[in-house]
Amino acid sequence: MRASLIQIAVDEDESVTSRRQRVASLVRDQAGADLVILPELWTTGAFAYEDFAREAEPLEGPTYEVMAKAASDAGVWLHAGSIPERDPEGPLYNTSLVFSPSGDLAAAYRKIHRFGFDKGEAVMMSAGRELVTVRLPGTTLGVATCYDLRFPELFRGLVDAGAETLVVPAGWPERRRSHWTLLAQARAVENQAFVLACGTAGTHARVPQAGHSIVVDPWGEVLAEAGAEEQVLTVDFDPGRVATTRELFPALKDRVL
Ligand SMILES: O=C(O)CCC(=O)C(=O)O
Repeated sequence: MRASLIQIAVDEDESVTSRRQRVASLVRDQAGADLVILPELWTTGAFAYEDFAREAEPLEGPTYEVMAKAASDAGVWLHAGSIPERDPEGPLYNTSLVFSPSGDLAAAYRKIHRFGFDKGEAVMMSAGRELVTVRLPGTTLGVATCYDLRFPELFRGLVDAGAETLVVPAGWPERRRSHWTLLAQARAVENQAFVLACGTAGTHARVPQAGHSIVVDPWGEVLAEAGAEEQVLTVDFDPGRVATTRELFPALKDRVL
C-alpha cells in the first residue's frame, strides 16, 4: 500500500481559497498512491482561533466539494484532514473528512479531545462523541486528530473496532515536537498498528508548526519522517504486518482491563 502524507505549509500570506486550490492540485499529483492524507485545519490553521467562526463551513461546503473532486480525479482514498465545520444547529466542530476514490464521503470524524484548556479550540468548538473507522481494501483505518494523540484509550477503542492503520492529521506546534514523535511511536507500539501522522509546516497565529510528519510501523520503527518544511512524504507499507506482529508478539491478547 502506498500512502502520501501532504505536509502543507499553513501561513497567513495565502488566502483560504488559494490554499484550497493549491492543495487540490497537490492531491491530484498523488495519482497512483492508495491513500493520501492531509493535516488538521489546514484551511485556517489549527491555532488561528479567530478565523474558525468566519471560515466555518457546512459539512458539504467548499472544502468538501473541492476535495471530493480531487479524490476522484486522482483515484485515491483521501483523508482530507479537518475543517472547521458548522453544524446546521449552530455549534462548530473540528471535523475530518475521508473520501473514497470515487469521491464519495466514506466517513466524517468530529475531534473528541479539544485543545486549549480554557481557551481556543476548547471553548470555540464542540466535542465529537463517536469513534470512526473506515474499511479500505487491505486495511481498516482508525481516525483521530492532533491532541487526541495524547489519549491512548481512544486508540484502544479504535483497535477494538478493528483499526489496523491509525491516521492522525495534526497542526502540532514546534515547541512540543518531541512529544509528537514519541506519542506517534507509543501509539504504534502499544496498539501494534501503523501510525500515519500528518502535520503542518509554516507559521500561523505566531505559532511555528512542527512539520515532521511521521509513519511508524507496528513494531514502533519509523518508516519515514518529513522535515520542517512543506513536503509530500510517500511511503510503501504492507498492512499485513499488523496481523503478523500481533500473532508473533500477542501482547494485545494479554489485556486485562
Ligand atoms: O497536544 C499538543 O501538544 C498539541 C495539540 C494541538 O495543537 C491541537 O490539538 O490542535
